Amino acid sequence: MTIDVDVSLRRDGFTLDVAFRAGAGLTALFGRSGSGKTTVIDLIAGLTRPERGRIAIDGTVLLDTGRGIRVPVHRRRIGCVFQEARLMPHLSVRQNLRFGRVFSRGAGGPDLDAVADLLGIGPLLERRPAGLSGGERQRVAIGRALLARPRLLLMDEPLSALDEARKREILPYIERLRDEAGLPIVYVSHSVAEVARLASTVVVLEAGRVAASGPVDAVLRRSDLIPDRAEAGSVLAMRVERHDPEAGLTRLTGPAGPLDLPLIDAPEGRRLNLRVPARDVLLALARPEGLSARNVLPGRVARLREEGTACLVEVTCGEATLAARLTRASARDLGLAVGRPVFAIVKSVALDAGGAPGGGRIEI
Ligand SMILES: Nc1ncnc2c1ncn2[C@@H]1O[C@H](COP(=O)(O)OP(=O)(O)OP(=O)(O)O)[C@@H](O)[C@H]1O
Repeated sequence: MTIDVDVSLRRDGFTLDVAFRAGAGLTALFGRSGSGKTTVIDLIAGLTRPERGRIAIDGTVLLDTGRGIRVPVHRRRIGCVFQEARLMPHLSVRQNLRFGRVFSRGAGGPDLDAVADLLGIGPLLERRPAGLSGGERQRVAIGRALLARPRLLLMDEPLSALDEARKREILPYIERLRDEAGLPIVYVSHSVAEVARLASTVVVLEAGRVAASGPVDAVLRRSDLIPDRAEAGSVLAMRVERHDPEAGLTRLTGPAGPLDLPLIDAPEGRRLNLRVPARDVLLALARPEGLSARNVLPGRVARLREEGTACLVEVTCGEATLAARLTRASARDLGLAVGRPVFAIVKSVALDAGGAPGGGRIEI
């Protein structure tokens, strides 16, 4: 499954010129406020007309201004989920879900019970939206979109109106959607945490242009692309190997090597994306001894980039790349150069609102 987007649009004081290709899984559109994320979503959905452009899903052309093709919104088979659930207040959850069906033509696709099961909303079916929590309402909105049998799901900051607890509640359902429903998702967010947890591919928008796009781990470690540099770091696809309650540790394995965390609440075998902030990775030339930090990964310097007084060092550890942010002076004192063997000491990781009690940053 591929979605090709190549569009241009001009407004007073804003020009959008964006081209990218999204594959299976979840593609995050990431960028500052006003960079054009929602405009891209509206263009794909067909809610906004570009001056010029071509949009195709798996070769099916939805828009091609050169050939005068513009498939109307209701024929695009694209599901949309917005910040607010936009449910119909006078209808029950079941009726709201059925409403999604109205737009799906012909038979096939998931049925209401399967969707309710996927999203954990079976017990809510006879309730009215006013009696639901924000997270429950959003799950119903996702269900309604799914029942329209979309070939693509667009989600525009679906969690931003929810508090942390509700976000934590809904994130696993979005993961299930991504992994089990096999539906490609284009997801707008300006939260590094959300993107790290959910995305396979990231497209970074800056002032109406694509500043970068690529696999989530390659994009999020580029601190020049992340508005809050402190959040830049590596994303490692890890697996829960085993829990050791006596030692109070959970061992994760992944492409950079094993990492031990204080016990987390996630079943063995579970895959999760672990974010390692670049500022919480130290480098040493020899394997450190007598150190309280437990997680030391051997690697080799792959790249050095100076950013003001800081130096961003990319280290190849096993199959992964780990980013470390040092001062330029430290990088110089260590004599760091491409190819030099080093040991990366990981001081903290972020599990991003899931798996860990309270989520977020964990000292390791
Ligand atoms: N209907 C409109 N008419 C004119 N200008 C608009 C309209 N909608 C958005 N814009 C402008 O287009 C630009 C891109 O807006 P857009 O909403 O796509 O950004 P965004 O990245 O989604 O921002 P945010 O993260 O704040 O939602 C902004 O400069 C905005 O002011």
